[in-house]
Amino acid sequence: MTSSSRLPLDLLSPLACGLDAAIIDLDGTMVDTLGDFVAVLGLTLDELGLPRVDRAFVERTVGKGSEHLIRQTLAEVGGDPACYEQAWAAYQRHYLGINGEFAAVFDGVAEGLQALRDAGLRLACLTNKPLAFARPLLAAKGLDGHFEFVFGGDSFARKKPDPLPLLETCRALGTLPARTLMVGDSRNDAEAAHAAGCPVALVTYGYNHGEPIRAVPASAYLDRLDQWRQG
Ligand SMILES: O=C(O)COP(=O)(O)O
Ligand SMILES: [Mg+2]
Repeated sequence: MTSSSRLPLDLLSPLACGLDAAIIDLDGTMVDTLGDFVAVLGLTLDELGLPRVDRAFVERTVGKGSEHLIRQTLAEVGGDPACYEQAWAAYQRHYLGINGEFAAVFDGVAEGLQALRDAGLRLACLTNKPLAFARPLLAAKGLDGHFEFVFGGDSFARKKPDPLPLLETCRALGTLPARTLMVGDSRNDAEAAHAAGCPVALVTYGYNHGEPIRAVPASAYLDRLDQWRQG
């Protein structure tokens, strides 16, 4: 990175030298989407005549893609696994209906993304969320302009924590994994990054399957995404 002097990256300074790009997770890292997930699952379960799940269940279950969330939700409420296709169709319809309505950008995200770009890093968004949900959400929250690429959980053959989506995102960016920082909120992001050979920074405010995030090995932990601006 040629312009790191413009960015007071105290926290990330060991990483900042030699970074060309950053890959940023969406749910729990940029946008607090828990309210959307709770609302959509509620509407889906109502339609199936099943009891609703609570917010704590959703918080510890999100992050591994919609298919996993729906299967775990059916199991949680004693729904027939054979209802999966019907649940998935209802979930998609409801998600596209409310996408972003019960979601908010975390404090410091827009500033943090701008700081990374000002430092000369190229940005891609990589989420396990289906691309058809991710793109409109980023646009609705005014974050889409920061990213050269946006990839979803259905963009590649496998999702995080598999390293494949990170390796493919590096390929799209034309950057080496060792010079591409993964910024995420969960063990999924960290495991994918470690396996791909990307350095990883984890935000401390997201969803990590009910586990403390600092127990997950990472190069840095950020209480806000613009923490590198504050030093
Ligand atoms: O599981 C999801 O749908 C979202 O996951 P993300 O944290 O990768 O954005
Ligand atoms: Mg996440």
